[in-house]
Amino acid sequence: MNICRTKAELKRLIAECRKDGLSVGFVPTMGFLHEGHASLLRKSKTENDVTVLSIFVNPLQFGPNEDLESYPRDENRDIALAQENGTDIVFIPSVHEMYPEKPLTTVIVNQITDRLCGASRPGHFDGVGTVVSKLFHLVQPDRAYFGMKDAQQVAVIQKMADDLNFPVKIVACPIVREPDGLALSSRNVYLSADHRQQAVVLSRTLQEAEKRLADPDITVERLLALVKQQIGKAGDAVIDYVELLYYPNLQLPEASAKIQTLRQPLLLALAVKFGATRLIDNKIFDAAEVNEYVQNDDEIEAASGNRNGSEPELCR
Ligand SMILES: Nc1ncnc2c1ncn2[C@@H]1O[C@H](COP(=O)(O)OP(=O)(O)OP(=O)(O)O)[C@@H](O)[C@H]1O
Ligand SMILES: CC(C)(CO)[C@@H](O)C(=O)[O-]
Ligand code: BAL
Repeated sequence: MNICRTKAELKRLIAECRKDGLSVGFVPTMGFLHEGHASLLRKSKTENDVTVLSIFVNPLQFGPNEDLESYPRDENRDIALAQENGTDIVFIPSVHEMYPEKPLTTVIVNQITDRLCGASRPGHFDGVGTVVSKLFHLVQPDRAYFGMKDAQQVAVIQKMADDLNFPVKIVACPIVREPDGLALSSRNVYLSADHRQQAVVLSRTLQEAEKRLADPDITVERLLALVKQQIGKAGDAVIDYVELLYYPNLQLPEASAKIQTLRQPLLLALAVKFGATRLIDNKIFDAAEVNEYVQNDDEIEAASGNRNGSEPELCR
């Protein structure tokens, strides 16, 4: 496994891969790796000759009062996990290497960033779009792997790639969870033992919400009220947002609409704070459609004309 810290070294390694006609899969992360990241690396390894991992805590996507300084870091452990999961190249740049000067260019994806984390974390997706653009230019991946835990991020990156003609296939991968359902996240490490237990309410509530959809009369506003009520039962949970939106365009359905009458897929997304720790989780409703992406890959690719302008590929 090659570990590189400079753009020049990364470019040299990528040029070698290209010269040899090797396909490149890319997994961008902020490090403090866990099994969710490992699942992306393994997926890339099955689909590409070479897998590149980046580890970079990107200051541009953090707000002034967010956890940039305290964001968990453990480079040695990350390198070991990368190696165990078949990574070929790890790119670990410094902030100065990525931003030698204050950038005057920002990649802004409008509209689908108006809600959810885009609203709660102003400027966050400008930072994500900008750094992912830079990384795509450096790595020139054939495929790039993102987790559906950050469902809005997947939609934003897919739209950016379509709008700016990045020649990359965006592969959206399923959320990896702890045995009790909590979505893996680097930030889980911040949770006290008590909050860790309470945080199970997120995945449980999403599961219960899915069951509620069996009721043909349940409306958007009723479902959201039930979800908020359920989360509120966890003593210290403070809701940032609970929203049901069309996916991936992230538009709002009518609050009074019966959910069974709505076009799908729909995204039920949550952001909840336990003390200072903000966690996100979500569920896509319309498993049938999600499975179709997986099972009829060739048909969908053919039908959507190499997928440009369409949904990200959703993988198992
Ligand atoms: N539980 C998970 N299952 C699948 N993918 C995940 C999971 N957690 C993170 N990822 C994906 O890994 C990539 C890198 O994410 P990141 O490094 O921010 O990790 P994270 O655990 O989401 O951290 P944070 O606590 O900051 O949200 C993203 O595409 C993200 O969606
Ligand atoms: C995609 C990403 C690595 C960009 O910094 C980050 O937003 C993340 O880890 O999801
Ligand atoms: N996975 C999202 C990165 C962030 O919270 O900034």
